[in-house]
Amino acid sequence: MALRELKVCLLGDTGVGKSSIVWRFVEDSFDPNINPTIGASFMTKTVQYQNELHKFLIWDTAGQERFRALAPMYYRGSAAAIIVYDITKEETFSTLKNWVRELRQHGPPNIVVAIAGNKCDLIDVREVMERDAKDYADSIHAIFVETSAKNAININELFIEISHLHPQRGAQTHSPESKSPRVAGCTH
Ligand SMILES: Nc1nc2c(ncn2[C@@H]2O[C@H](COP(=O)(O)OP(=O)(O)OP(=O)(O)O)[C@@H](O)[C@H]2O)c(=O)[nH]1
Repeated sequence: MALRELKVCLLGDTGVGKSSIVWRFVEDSFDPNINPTIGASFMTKTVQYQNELHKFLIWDTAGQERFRALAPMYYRGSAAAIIVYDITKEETFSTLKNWVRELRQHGPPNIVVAIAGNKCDLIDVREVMERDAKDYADSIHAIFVETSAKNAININELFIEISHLHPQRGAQTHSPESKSPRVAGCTH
């Protein structure tokens, strides 16, 4: 069976849930008292999709400002970047846009960008409208999904979408309309 390796990095403000998304994907667990990441952490997970094994090499970067300068070490050479914001904190969506700009300027040219609006279980205190985030993601040809690491919503789907759009196959065909499968909305 063919094995494909896919290097993925996570970027985004501190506290948006990057490590929690990785933990949910790799370990299928959630820790409400998880510590902020120092520097970066690395995890892998291998998943079988149809007749291929997909090995995700995941770099989870620290969102705290003091670690910002380290990020290029992780996004350079990545096939995909998951940029995470917190749907309950508008300012984390502004930070996400800064990451998109930085990736466009300094990241690998064919990097697949996925935007994850995390904490969609906290819909009552939402500050970022799903429609606005989706429109923005479409405008930059990024994957978009709202996730909840806490309630395991759209986490596996996020990584599946990325693996369908990895650069060797996805660079020419990547548009919001051309990808499959569709992920469901955030139901919690
Ligand atoms: N309600 C809710 N809380 C979440 C979710 N994901 C993460 N959290 C909480 O948000 C806080 C921050 O989560 P982290 O995963 O450490 O965030 P991070 O983006 O990795 O933070 P840094 O390591 O500082 O960059 C923790 O208290 C988590 O338990 C979610 O989907 N829903």
